[in-house]
Amino acid sequence: MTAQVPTTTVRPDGALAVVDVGAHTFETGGRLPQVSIAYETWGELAPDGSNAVLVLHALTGDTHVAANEADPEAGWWEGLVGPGRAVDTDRWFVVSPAMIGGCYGSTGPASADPQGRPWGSRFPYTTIRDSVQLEARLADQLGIERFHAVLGGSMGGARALEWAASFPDRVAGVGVFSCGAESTAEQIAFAQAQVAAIENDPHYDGGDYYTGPWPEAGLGLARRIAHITYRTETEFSARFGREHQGDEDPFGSSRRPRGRFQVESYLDHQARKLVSRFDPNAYILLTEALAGHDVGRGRGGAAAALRQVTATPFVAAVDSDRLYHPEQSHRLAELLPGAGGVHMISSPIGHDGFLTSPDQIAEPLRETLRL
Ligand SMILES: CC(=O)SCCNC(=O)CCNC(=O)[C@H](O)C(C)(C)COP(=O)(O)OP(=O)(O)OC[C@H]1O[C@@H](n2cnc3c(N)ncnc32)[C@H](O)[C@@H]1OP(=O)(O)O
Ligand SMILES: N[C@@H](CCO)C(=O)O
Repeated sequence: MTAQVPTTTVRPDGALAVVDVGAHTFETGGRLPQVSIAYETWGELAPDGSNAVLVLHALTGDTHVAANEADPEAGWWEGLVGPGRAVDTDRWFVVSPAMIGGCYGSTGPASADPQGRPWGSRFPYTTIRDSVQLEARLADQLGIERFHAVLGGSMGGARALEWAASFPDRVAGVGVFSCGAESTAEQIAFAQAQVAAIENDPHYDGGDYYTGPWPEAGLGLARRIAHITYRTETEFSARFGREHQGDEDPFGSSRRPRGRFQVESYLDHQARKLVSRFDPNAYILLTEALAGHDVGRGRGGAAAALRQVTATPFVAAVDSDRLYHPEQSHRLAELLPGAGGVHMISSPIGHDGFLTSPDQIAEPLRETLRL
């Protein structure tokens, strides 16, 4: 990736709609003169606007929750969203926006400033609350006064929870998967290590690398760190054990590079995959936004903030999640009025289970959507 100034690294099929939501002053004080929010939709909005469901993506996710006419490729929550699914697109009008600061169509650090230069290092520190404020403006433009439900997992769960706390009158139901009331010290620590991996890449250039080589090694390292936290020791042992990759032999030579274990090859692959689809600056911005997640900040703490939530809650977690521990979801459910417990996904793979096995909790979610 060299000498190229993309406004976005968005899917190339043109399936996205993009709206101008105006200028934005960020929570921490930065300002952009104009922000665009990209989104996809499924189903039809009822004339009274009462059937809208907002679905919010995780850290490296995009707007493509499910297949649609414009883009028939399967989406990241295909098991939950679609015709006849728990979030039935024959009934609900589903809206899925790309988060501000990312690289899937909404304004992000690779977007051009009014002079045509990428924002790069000048893109403001972004919070989950910034994301929610801008999504509310998108809702205004779509004629949606109140969402029947706002749902999301991981960073999407943080955004959903912020929606319920920031706009109680605009959210009837809230679904928070694999995310607690605030990011924990350990989650912040893992995030910092990932950010440091990118910032220490010699090509990072303070974030203004768009006309030269990109800090791909740093982004790849960040993804390796993250991906380990998204999975489990149990899965890695069962899937890879100490097997060698193909005919590579870790002990075959005293010289580097040495042959790899299978799990090393797997991580190299995960790193390459993300590098091919993500902007390192966007990775930093979204990672720091999630690390900063705290629904109780400025609201007297999590308990006080969550007491004010009026939306019907649906809290879900993965039993083997070692990053967003199920205990955090239990605590969230205790604090959210009416939650009545956690819907548990049973999976050996850890955090990513909310993406790979959401169908396990489809029925209770369908029920909750009946409110
Ligand atoms: C292109 C886009 O727009 S993606 C946008 C949407 N993305 C998101 O929402 C992000 C969330 N999604 C994810 O994080 C992931 O897709 C998940 C968690 C849902 C699933 O993870 P995956 O990486 O697809 O699954 P898994 O861990 O089984 O890995 C499979 C991959 O590892 C590769 N692999 C397996 N073993 C090895 C090995 N020993 N060496 C090298 N590669 C290996 C497989 O070939 C496969 O490659 P492929 O993805 O290129 O086909
Ligand atoms: N694998 C997911 C996990 C983050 O919650 C992602 O890349 O977005």
